[in-house]
Order: sequence, then structure tokens, then C-alpha cells
Amino acid sequence: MSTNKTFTLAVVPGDGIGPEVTTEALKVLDAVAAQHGVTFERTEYDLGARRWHATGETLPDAELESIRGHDAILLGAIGDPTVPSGTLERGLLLKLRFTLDHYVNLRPSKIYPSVGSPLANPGEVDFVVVREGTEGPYVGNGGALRVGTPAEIATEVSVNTAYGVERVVRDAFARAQARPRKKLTLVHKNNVLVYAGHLWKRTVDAVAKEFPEITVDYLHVDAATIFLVTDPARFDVIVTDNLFGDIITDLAAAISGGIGLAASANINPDRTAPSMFEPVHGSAPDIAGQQKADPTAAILSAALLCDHLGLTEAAAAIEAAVTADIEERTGAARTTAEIGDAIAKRALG
Ligand SMILES: NC(=O)c1ccc[n+]([C@@H]2O[C@H](COP(=O)([O-])OP(=O)(O)OC[C@H]3O[C@@H](n4cnc5c(N)ncnc54)[C@H](O)[C@@H]3O)[C@@H](O)[C@H]2O)c1
Ligand SMILES: CC(C)[C@H](C(=O)O)[C@@H](O)C(=O)O
Ligand SMILES: [Mg+2]
Repeated sequence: MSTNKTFTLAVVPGDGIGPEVTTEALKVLDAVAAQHGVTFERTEYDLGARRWHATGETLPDAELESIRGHDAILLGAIGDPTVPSGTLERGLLLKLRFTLDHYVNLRPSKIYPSVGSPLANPGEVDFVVVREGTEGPYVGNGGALRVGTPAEIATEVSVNTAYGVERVVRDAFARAQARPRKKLTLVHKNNVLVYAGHLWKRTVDAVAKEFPEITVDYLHVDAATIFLVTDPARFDVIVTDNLFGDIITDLAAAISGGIGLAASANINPDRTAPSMFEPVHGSAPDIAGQQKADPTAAILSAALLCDHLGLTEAAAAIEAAVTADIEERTGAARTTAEIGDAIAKRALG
């Protein structure tokens, strides 16, 4: 169906393999846009390690405001070994997520029939992690005393507000309600983190009353890592805090075809600011600039972007092209651009 609509896209290729995989995601996005009568007007932002080395800037407010003016953001990856750890991750990536209120960090995981999993019998794996995106230990509430001495003390306090927990839990229940299995698993650590953990558990129990069709489960995060490996098919929607969500989604990627396939969406469900779409993986300095990165995660993130903008047919076309490409993967090495070309060609039909 032709919509003849123009969407504005802020593109942040970033560091390492970020520009390589973003190029392929844009290639596929442009291919489906042409098919579906949509135009993406792109503004590219030079942010990341190169910019920091040149100017000392991570994300100036003027650029943040400029990015805010777009319909959506496509991001490659942020982080570079030549920049002090945390500088770009906090000053750029988390600044975008926090300022644009991306409180739902959506990370789907599924095992494509033909893709290898390190698990012998993974079963039908198709779950989504709803990771809280603006709170928890990520907020920067901490500090260090007597740094570098034997008496050093470092704190990094996890902040969980009733407001923040409830809104992400509600979003997770709504997603579970829309899925056939209608199951929600809270992952936390409320046997030890009794303040934050009990707030999460009470919130889930309260919201559950409004969703009688949903089966609700609870797992401590350590046990969740066991089941993600031994019985990943048991999961449907997982809701969890920012740090647990970060860790379990890398594990989820590893069991379902590898980090090169794992897509994510940083969603502002209230649409008060643009949502941001990026692969789960990082800048992979070990393979950067070598055309060795798998761009599939970035391409699937572009599908999530289309879906968020209401371009469901374009999203489905990208997913179908990726699925077809994955089904025919032989294990022979292809460059990043070759994988992008193949998927773009399939997306054109
Ligand atoms: N969203 C993001 O921008 C994001 C996410 C994770 C890490 N990071 C940052 O990236 C940098 C590197 O982090 P890391 O090494 O812990 O994690 P990473 O995800 O960059 O790499 C982990 C391993 O996975 C491999 N890998 C990652 N993406 C791949 C792809 N598309 N195809 C094939 N192999 C791939 C890498 O080569 C590496 O061996 C750090 O600065 C970190 O802070 C950024
Ligand atoms: C780079 C880092 C800030 C980020 C996170 O922890 O959220 C990354 O690991 C991710 O998973 O997107
Ligand atoms: Mg991570």
C-alpha cells in the first residue's frame, strides 16, 4: 500500500562497526521505503569517538534538540577503546535514552529455524525482553571517596521509582496481552534487593489484577540465566530492570543465533520524543573496519523502526527478507555489505 509519506530520521552511525552496519540498515530501509511509497529524510550526526577526540564534545544540547525534532533515530553503536570508558556510553548513548525518555527498551529474541543455536534442543524460542530504560543503577547516582587508596569506597545506587516501574510494567503487560501465549515473567532479585525488588514485585502483582488473562511468573535473575539456557522456550514477555535487562539480553542473543542478529528499540511510548532503534551489540572494536560485522541486527532494528512509525508492511517486508536470507546462510563468509545487499535485494521482492 502506498502512503506517500515522508518521515524524518536522525542517524547516529557512531563508533567501530556502527557506521558499517548502519550503512546496510539504511540500504534496506531505502529499498522497502521505495516499495511502500515512503521517504526517509535523513540527517546524519557526527557523534562518537572521532568527534570527542576533535572537540571534546559527546552530545551538545543543540544537537540533542536537533535530534529531538525527528520522527525516529537510527543508531549504530557507541564506545571506543581510545576514549575513557563510560564517557561516550554515558555522555552520548544514555543521554539520548534518558533525555528522550526511552523507558521501554524492547529486545526481541527468536530462534530462526535454520540458524544455529549453541543449545542442543532450544525449542520454539520467541520472547521479548521489556527492559526498563531510564532508571536502575544506570542513573549515575553514586560516587567515589578516597579514590586510588586502599580505603576507596565506590557507590552506584539503583534508583527505582513507583512511577518509573509502573509505567514499564504496564507496557509489558499490554505487550503480553497482545501476544498469543499471554505470559509475563518478572526477572529481578527480590531475595536480596528487597527495596527495589519488592517495589517491582508489588507493582507487577497490582497491575496483574487488570490483566486476568495473563499468566504471571517470577524468577530471580540468577535462576533466569539458567532457564534462558536450559528452557528458553518457557519465556514470552520478560519485564526487568535496566541492568538485569542489559545482561540477560546479551545472553538471549547468544542462544538465539548470536549477537549479530539481536535488534532493539528504545521506545518512548508516550511519543513525547522520538524513539531510537539500534542493535543490541556494541561497537565491536575487535572487528571494526574489516567488513566482518553482521549487519542483520541493525537491519532488524530498522524493521522495529518501521513498525513503530506504523509502517507495518515495510517492517514485515524487512523481516521476511531477513528470514529468507538467514534460511539460506551456508556458513560461507560474506562481507557486511554483501549481507546488506542480499537482504535489500530480497526486500525489493
Ligand atoms: N548500544 C551500544 O552502542 C553498545 C552496546 C554494547 C556495547 N557498547 C560499547 O561497545 C564497545 C565494545 O563493547 P563489547 O566488546 O563489550 O561488546 P560488543 O557487542 O561490541 O562486542 C562483543 C563481541 O561480539 C562481537 N560482535 C558484536 N557485534 C557483532 C556483529 N554485528 N557481528 C559480528 N560480531 C559482533 C564482537 O566482535 C565481540 O567479539 C564498548 O565501548 C561498549 O561500551 C555499545
Ligand atoms: C553501552 C551501554 C551503555 C549499553 C547498555 O548497557 O545499555 C549497551 O550495553 C546496550 O546493551 O545497549
Ligand atoms: Mg548491553
